[in-house]
Amino acid sequence: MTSQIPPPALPETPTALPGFRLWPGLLDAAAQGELLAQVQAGLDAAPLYRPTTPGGRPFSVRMSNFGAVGWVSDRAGYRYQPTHPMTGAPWPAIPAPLLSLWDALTGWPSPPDACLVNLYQGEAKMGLHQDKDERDLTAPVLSVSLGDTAVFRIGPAPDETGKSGATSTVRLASGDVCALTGPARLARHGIDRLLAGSSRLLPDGGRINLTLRVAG
Ligand SMILES: O=C(O)CCC(=O)C(=O)O
Ligand SMILES: [Fe+2]
Repeated sequence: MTSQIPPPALPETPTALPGFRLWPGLLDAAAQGELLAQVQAGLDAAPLYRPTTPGGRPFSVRMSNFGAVGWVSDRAGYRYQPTHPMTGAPWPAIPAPLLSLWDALTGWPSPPDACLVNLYQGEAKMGLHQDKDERDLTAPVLSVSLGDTAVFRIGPAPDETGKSGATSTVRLASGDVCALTGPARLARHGIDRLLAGSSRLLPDGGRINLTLRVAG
């Protein structure tokens, strides 16, 4: 009989919001560098671009996607689509290390089919919102941070009366991973700002966030 060696514990940190899961420093420097190289190769094929809101305002964040479908926004609204809006080409494949992370951390029975890539530089931020353009809003959302630390704001999903609770902030540093699951799947969240110069991972500074979702 072989003895069962338990897998090494993942450094999950408890949070105040049930369903908001956080693994600070999950990716070490080598894993961050390897993932960044794969992300950069994908971005060569699917260049970052600046989308506009349905109201016509440009995002401060630049975006691209990997996977069967990608999240896009323009005058026609928010949606997932199989091609890059500027090049018309299919999105590149989701990097393998991200698929492994999804399996190890979420235990969700199907893989993500969408990976949004957000690049924050300078004053870029993202307003409070809910992720709700996916077909199955019970599938988790898994998010990986690379580069400068971000001030991530999060609060509970609005209740049945539409009232939303207080938000608080968490710093997301390079290599941190977090997830919106269960009761926090529809949590309101956004990025207040970056702590500029807090990481030297990205050659031009700033922060890349990779968000894995089951969209379709
Ligand atoms: O950059 C982040 O950490 C959050 C991004 C986000 O919430 C989104 O793209 O929906
Ligand atoms: Fe989001």
